[in-house]
Amino acid sequence: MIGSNTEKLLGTENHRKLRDSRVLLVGAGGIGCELLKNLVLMGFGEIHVVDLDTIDLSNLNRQFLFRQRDIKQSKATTAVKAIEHVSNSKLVAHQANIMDVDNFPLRWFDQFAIIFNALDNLEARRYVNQMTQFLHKPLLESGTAGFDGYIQPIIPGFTECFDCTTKETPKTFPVCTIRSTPSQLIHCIVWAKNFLFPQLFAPSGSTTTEEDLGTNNAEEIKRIQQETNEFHELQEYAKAGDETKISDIIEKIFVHDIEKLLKIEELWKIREKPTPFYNVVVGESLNPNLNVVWSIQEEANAFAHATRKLMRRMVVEKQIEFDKDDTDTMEFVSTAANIRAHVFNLPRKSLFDIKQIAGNIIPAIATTNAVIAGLSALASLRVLNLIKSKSEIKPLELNMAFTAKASNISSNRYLSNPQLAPPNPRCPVCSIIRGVVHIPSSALKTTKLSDLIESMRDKFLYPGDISLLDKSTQRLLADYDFEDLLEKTLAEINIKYGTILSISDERCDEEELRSTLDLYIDNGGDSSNFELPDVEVPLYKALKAENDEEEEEVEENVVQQASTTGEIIVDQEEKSKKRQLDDAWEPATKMPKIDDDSGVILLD
Ligand SMILES: Nc1ncnc2c1ncn2[C@@H]1O[C@H](COP(=O)(O)OP(=O)(O)OP(=O)(O)O)[C@@H](O)[C@H]1O
Ligand SMILES: [Zn+2]
Repeated sequence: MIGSNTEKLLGTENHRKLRDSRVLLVGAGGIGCELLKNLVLMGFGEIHVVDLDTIDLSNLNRQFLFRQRDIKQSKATTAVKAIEHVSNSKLVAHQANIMDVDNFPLRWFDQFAIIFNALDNLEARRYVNQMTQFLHKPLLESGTAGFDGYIQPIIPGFTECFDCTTKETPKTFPVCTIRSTPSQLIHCIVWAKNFLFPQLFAPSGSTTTEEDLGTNNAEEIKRIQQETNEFHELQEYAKAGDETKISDIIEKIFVHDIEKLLKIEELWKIREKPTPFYNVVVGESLNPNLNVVWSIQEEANAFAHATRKLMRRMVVEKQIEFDKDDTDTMEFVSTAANIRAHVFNLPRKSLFDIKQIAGNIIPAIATTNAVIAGLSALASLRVLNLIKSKSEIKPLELNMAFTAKASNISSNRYLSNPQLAPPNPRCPVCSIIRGVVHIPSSALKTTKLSDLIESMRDKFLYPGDISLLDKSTQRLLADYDFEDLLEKTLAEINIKYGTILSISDERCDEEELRSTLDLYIDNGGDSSNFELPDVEVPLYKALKAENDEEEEEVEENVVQQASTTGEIIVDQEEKSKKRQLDDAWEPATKMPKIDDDSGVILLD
């Protein structure tokens, strides 16, 4: 019987708590399928699964809850159906984006004892992290990439949050490197995938503004813009499916455009000059082996072949998106990149290798997902204090885990599991004081922005000089010289449920400033008005530094002082702010209860 072993391991009392707990799993992909199976086997009372996506053929090798017949079906629903018949847990599937506030307002998250992230992108991870910070809800963050993986329990207010450390974002290149002076094959691949392909086959594609170009060379800027304009003609050929123009396309992009580039002498003073791809005669022979580097003639043949097929499709489809698994688009991008690499005297690669790069493919390893999902499930028992005969575990006694390869800290250990660190006092997310504004929908239509600001001033003791930002859209709503919106109602300026407002003290010459406060706008409150949260917004010492060096020194002093006074000094956008940890601490209204002093999580 599922769960009966867990009872022996946890003891009757803890097992009952586990059975009474409702948990949320976000993502039913590689880690999510494994984790759902684990959570069901452990016997959590109720498990909600959220995933926005449908099942793809390529998921089947590692997402064991899915079968061929499930392709195109909802991941969340299918995962639940696949395991329902062996489950003692109540399972609820949601096919939706976790960031959709209409489906999942902040208070919806509050029903869960713990939230498991099994996601694959920074945006959604950051979003859930933020929601758990508002609610002081434990979060079990996890991720894998190839053989690497990690789990990180996050106990808001007590341990580092997801954003306490900076995360690597996808690499970008200056436009001029991509459009004029590639020096690596990757630049040619980006050009083929992000510029050439959309120019020809997705005509609503990008336009380039001067600021994005990454160059001041007027001649080069003019050439790049002219080149973009000339592509409109080629687009027309593509749209009309005019196959007789394929040699003109080759001539334009690999000969004429290169000749124009060569005329900008400035560019070639420190670089090797490209050689236009003259006298190309396209033939029929194609190399079927995708794992070898083709001859340049084979590349040209395959480029013409792929272009022909895409042109035929354009007549029907009108617009084609690049997809690494769409053979025609992949062959086009790979051959275009390799011919450009040949022109710029750069080493070429096989179509298979270029597919890995163009599709950002890091192979997903089922075993890594299983290890990480197992650790995530185990860690949740420690986070929720359900381990038998263990004294209560405080947040900073909990462990994270990551593969040594990911961390580079040890060459002969696969897994490291250090204890969690306290919140980073400079974290842009968890160092901010937060609260929830409850407002009935009728009041959104009648409350003026000035009313809300006035109430915030009264309640949180902000001065006259403040700025108010809509964090969800990065809009400035009000500050000392922007008052245009004050007389508008909240609905008129598009403040709605799920909007996060951020109010800051903007006084210049004060020694002490009021901390920044983030407010989540949520449904509720009495029938006619809004209710501001009962949070205390402390003052912090405004530190002025003459130069960076001095600022560093001042901050160091303050952080040291913090450890003796129990205050945390945070640096937000070059200002230092202080707060009492407990001021920001509001225990969740439902389970789990977290002991205010120790942060220990106690299930009822
Ligand atoms: N905002 C979101 N809301 C709900 N689910 C999300 C959101 N963002 C990502 N997901 C889901 O998280 C899961 C992550 O799983 P995984 O990393 O295995 O990705 P995958 O899309 O299944 O596989 P691959 O990307 O390797 O093809 C996916 O199923 C994805 O649909
Ligand atoms: Zn943080």
